Amino acid sequence: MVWTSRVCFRKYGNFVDNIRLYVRGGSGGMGLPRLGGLGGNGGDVLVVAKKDITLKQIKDKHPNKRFTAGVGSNSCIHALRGAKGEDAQVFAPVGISVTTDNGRILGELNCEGDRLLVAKGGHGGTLHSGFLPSKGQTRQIRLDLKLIADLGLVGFPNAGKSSLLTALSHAKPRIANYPFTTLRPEIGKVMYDDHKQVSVADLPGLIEGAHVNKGMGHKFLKHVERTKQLMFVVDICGFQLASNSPFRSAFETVLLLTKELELYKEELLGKPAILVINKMDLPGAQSHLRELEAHLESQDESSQLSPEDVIPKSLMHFTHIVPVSATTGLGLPLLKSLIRQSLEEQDIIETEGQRGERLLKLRREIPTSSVHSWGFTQLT
Ligand SMILES: Nc1nc2c(ncn2[C@@H]2O[C@H](COP(=O)(O)OP(=O)(O)OP(=O)(O)O)[C@@H](O)[C@H]2O)c(=O)[nH]1
Ligand SMILES: [Mg+2]
Repeated sequence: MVWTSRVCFRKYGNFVDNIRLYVRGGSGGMGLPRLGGLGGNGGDVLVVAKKDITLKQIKDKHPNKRFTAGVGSNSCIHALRGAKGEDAQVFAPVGISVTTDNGRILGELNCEGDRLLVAKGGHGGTLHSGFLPSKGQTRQIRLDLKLIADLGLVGFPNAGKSSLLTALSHAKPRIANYPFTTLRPEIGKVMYDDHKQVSVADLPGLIEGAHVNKGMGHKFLKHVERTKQLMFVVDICGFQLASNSPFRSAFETVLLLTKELELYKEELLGKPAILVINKMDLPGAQSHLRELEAHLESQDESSQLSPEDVIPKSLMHFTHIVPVSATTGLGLPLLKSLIRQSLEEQDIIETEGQRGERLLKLRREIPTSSVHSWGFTQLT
């Protein structure tokens, strides 16, 4: 069943994964020259990582997006040392990077409770400053939610990405029989018997025309830029967003996903990818599978026979093609081991590549003349 509504699209478009804030540290308090009293320092502004917080909540709760810390108290006869101003805390989700407006990285918050000072309070008045206080630091900062996962799930809505993640890991994403159930990227961990973990990012469904901002557009695809590998998930029975939109077969959905990735960033097609063919428990799945396999074997020719609007410029080459059923568990143990194998193979290739590069660099750094003279010395 395909269900879609305006509400659904509105929610989908509302997902916030970066936000710009104005932060200002509090000013210091006045010193008391007569008695040598020290003004209190201004409060600081800190970003604190907290679970279950979203950037959208920050936006809704603080529509003007300004955070100002308290001013330090003036020194007075009763309290010669003025109290420090109150700190302002910005509670933000775990996994954000904080940058200044011009892109300088201030830090990252990767664990719950991590704190980052983003605007320092001014100094209270002291003898050195003629008992005059200074102002707090003022800046614009940007909080950017980043997901770093080994694998990114890419698929049309309703293909069963979240179901697959649930079946493979302990994650509990929302699953429902309508498109756009997943509205924001989420990470699950696939655990192996030897305690090895592989992180998988469940992403919102991608739809045809995402590059012209249909659905949620391409904005969440930045998360797959940071994953090591991709996992395409397709429904063996194909996909149709609404009754008035074209029906796409499983093979066409593979082409369309490739095309949307290509339109977002061509380099993404260079990432190793696994193709997961889901819902193999449905009636007629076996015959659809045979058809899909035949198309995949001759991707070049088959794609040329497909409707023109689904054909990408380049084709995706999958390291493994695995038919599964997230519901019955069919093919999942094999998929789990192939995921690991594929990541390990990539690690080996990358390590060898890095070693090769280092060797090449070393060779370039040793001038040829010194090699000759060394050779000469050896000979004499
Ligand atoms: N028969 C069958 N149904 C499945 C299978 N996997 C998922 N489903 C159903 O397909 C529907 C969509 O599943 P989801 O996991 O929410 O799909 P999704 O790809 O995460 O969807 P979005 O988050 O909207 O992109 C749900 O009703 C699931 O129960 C499967 O292997 N077989
Ligand atoms: Mg989902």
